[in-house]
Amino acid sequence: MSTQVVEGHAATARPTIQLAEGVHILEAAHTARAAELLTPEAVSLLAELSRELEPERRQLLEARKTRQAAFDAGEVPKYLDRQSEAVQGDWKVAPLPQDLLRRRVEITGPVNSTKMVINMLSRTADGNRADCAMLDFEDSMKPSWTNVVDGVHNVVGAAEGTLRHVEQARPGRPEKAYQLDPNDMALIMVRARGLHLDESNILVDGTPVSGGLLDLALTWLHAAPELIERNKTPKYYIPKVEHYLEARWWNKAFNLLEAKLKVPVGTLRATFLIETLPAAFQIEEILYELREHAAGLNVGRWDKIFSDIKTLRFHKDRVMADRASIGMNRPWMKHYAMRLIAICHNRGASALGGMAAFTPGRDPETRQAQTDKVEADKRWEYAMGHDGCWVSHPYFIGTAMKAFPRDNQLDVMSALDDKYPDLLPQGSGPKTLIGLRTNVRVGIAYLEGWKNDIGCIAWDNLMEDLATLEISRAQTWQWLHHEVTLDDGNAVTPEFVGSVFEEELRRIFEELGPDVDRAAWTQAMEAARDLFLQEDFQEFLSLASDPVT
Ligand SMILES: CC(=O)SCCNC(=O)CCNC(=O)[C@H](O)C(C)(C)COP(=O)(O)OP(=O)(O)OC[C@H]1O[C@@H](n2cnc3c(N)ncnc32)[C@H](O)[C@@H]1OP(=O)(O)O
Ligand SMILES: O=CC(=O)O
Ligand SMILES: [Mg+2]
Repeated sequence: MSTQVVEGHAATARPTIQLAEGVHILEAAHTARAAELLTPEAVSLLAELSRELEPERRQLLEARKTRQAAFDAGEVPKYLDRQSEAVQGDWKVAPLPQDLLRRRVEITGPVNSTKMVINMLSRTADGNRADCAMLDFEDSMKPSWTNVVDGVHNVVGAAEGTLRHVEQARPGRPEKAYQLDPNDMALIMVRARGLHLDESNILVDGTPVSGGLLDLALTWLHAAPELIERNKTPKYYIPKVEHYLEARWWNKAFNLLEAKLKVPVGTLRATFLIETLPAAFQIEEILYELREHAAGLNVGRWDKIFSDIKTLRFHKDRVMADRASIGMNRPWMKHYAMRLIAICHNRGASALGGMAAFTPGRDPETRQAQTDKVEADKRWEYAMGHDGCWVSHPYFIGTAMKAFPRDNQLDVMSALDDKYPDLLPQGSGPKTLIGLRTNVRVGIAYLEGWKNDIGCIAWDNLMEDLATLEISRAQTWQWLHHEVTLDDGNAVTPEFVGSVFEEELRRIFEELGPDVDRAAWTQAMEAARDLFLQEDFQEFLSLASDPVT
């Protein structure tokens, strides 16, 4: 054992264990389950990826800061060179393999939950099954080490078809056993963590490895050979890119992974989320960088709304209206979806729709109302030309399937007259006390889950995850910064927001009844209030040290 000073965490030297020359793991993270994954081959791949790619990752993250400083000073994101090879060249992505030609419905969920992974991959009681399951290390999962390690094990068990789980009996519900049917499973897709996240439990030459590279490396080594053996494409999702040079960086990582297993370039196929405002201006450039590995692009609407607010947070003329009022029908959102579809289909890639973030609710009336909303959303996506869509809950698979009657719509070109439409968010729309209350309630409830290691919750009949929480946080910050007066006349000041936090906590106590753990919810409220009232805007919640513990 040795001690290691982690760059950027220099104040605390923490005991580590050496895994290989220059590669250390924090002692507390060296659990038996982690050790099973950190084989000599895996450690050597992590070291190789890190040494090859980490300096450039740091530069790319610095470049984000430089661009943000320009946006803060009044610039706005713009389209790039309209004469570049990416835009004018006659190129296509590598032909899509057979098992990427039908992705009508993709269900998503946190990869660390064995039960949910099995449910995502399996047929529902009413006989529906998604085409694909996106096993998520990003928006729906808190990236604690335990969750990451459990997540990798679940991907391996899913690839092998051996994953099992027993849920203990609890009041009103008997014990329930879960297992996969290897002959009837959705296709596996893995969403790795974004470029911004370190995995600070593993250090290469004293620096934390990239969380995304760790997710890729471990799932690739431990699960991809099994998939390749069964003639299945190893499929990944990559979130939150902001620039085509970041796509180039991920593409280099894919090449290194393929070289490690000595498989041809293009064995791994990735779908990138276009879910930041800067990336929406570079869709074609991003796809061009990925053309050997691209499966498609996805309209990640929730992080996109977060990024719209965050990127232009200082722009007084673009202060965003209530989050509930920002749908795909707002001009800049519709343009971004249509542009993505047009580019993908022109270049031979799939164009995936996004998440209708509803949960089914508990009573029949709510279930019908929620189903109607999902159906309307999915029909809209199909009409726009999307090849498939996301659902957050198995209950909606059948509804979404019906909205996507064809295997794909790769032959459909979107009806976009102008190749360079206006993609800048507009500030018009309601700014209401109900909107502020929604943001505050989401903050409290989400942090209550977060402190219990949960990254996705059902709340007020909506699915709330890291992306939607960030919208609520960024919107509150923006309204505070610009001293917005709400439509009902209330001025958004720290004191006013603080009082809304207190009121909403009281309301939550009433709603949850006498058994509610008041201390835990009060702690969550305080953490959320402190987070929402921070003066300096923090780039991502997930970059902060845990705000609760
Ligand atoms: C912005 C974005 O990035 S979107 C993508 C990221 N977000 C997501 O992936 C959201 C995933 N969804 C979820 O996590 C869940 O649906 C939640 C947390 C919102 C709600 O979960 P619950 O409160 O457990 O819902 P509910 O009680 O209705 O679940 C009923 C059953 O469906 C299962 N279930 C619910 N959602 C999912 C899911 N997404 N995948 C698999 N199973 C699911 C539950 O595990 C439960 O199973 P069981 O009957 O065997 O016990
Ligand atoms: O990741 C998806 C999103 O909408 O954010
Ligand atoms: Mg997202």
